[in-house]
Amino acid sequence: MENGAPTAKPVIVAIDGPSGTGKSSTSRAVAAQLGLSYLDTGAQYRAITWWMVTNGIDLEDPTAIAAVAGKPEIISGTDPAGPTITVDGVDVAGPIRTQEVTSSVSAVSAVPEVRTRITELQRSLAVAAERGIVVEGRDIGTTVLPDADLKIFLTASPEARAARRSGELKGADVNATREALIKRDAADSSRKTSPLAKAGDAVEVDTTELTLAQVIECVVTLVEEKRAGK
Ligand SMILES: Nc1ncnc2c1ncn2[C@@H]1O[C@H](COP(=O)(O)OP(=O)(O)OP(=O)(O)O)[C@@H](O)[C@H]1O
Ligand SMILES: Nc1ccn([C@@H]2O[C@H](COP(=O)(O)O)[C@@H](O)[C@H]2O)c(=O)n1
Repeated sequence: MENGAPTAKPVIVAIDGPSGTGKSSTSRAVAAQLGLSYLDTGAQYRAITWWMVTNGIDLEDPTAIAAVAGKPEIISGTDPAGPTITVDGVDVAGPIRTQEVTSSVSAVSAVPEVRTRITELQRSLAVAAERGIVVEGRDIGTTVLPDADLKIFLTASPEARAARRSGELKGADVNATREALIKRDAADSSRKTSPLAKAGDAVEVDTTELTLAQVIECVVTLVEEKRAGK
């Protein structure tokens, strides 16, 4: 208690799901609306992948990746109004979205030493979030924050996800985008350490037929209900 007023307990929200289901857009908007911090964990895996690519590490050699997993300093800014990501002081928000990083990230994120390193960063950011945080990724509800107050698992058909992504990547072929999404999901779901999976106690939301605004509203309501103890 401060000045006699009860201090709200920080709320931890974990949002997981396959690529293109709307995790980032939803999480960022929910965090902004509720005054919480926001963490895009995919950006962290992309950042370490960018560093591996930039430093010429052989991405087909998990031992080589593991040996240098502790080297880059990755810093994530968690303000939903302007999330940031740097590697060794370099702003990599743009470079981590290139096709080269997207097609390499699953190989890097499958290496246990990489996951241990990034998971530690994620947990420390979650603990530091005074009002609470929305953390989105693939293994947040199952591994990173298994005691989260609320766990959401977003899904959508491959067709809807490919159409959304193709809309973003102007002129991209929808079928090729769909195949690339399916391939990345398969790699992320089948790795040994912390695969993409729905936590047993997660609420599944199929976003195929929902607008982004409807998904945001649904998640905000779930968080508010949780806070109210419903
Ligand atoms: N319900 C929705 N309806 C229509 N478009 C949506 C919906 N949700 C998200 N989008 C759009 O789909 C695209 C992908 O969304 P977003 O980046 O949030 O997905 P993601 O799950 O975080 O993907 P990834 O895991 O690949 O980073 C964005 O352009 C976003 O605006
Ligand atoms: N918790 C997580 C989050 C992401 N990954 C890996 O990063 C890739 C990129 O994620 P995006 O959300 O930015 O598309 C993803 O394909 C995973 O390989 C992860 O392993 N765990």
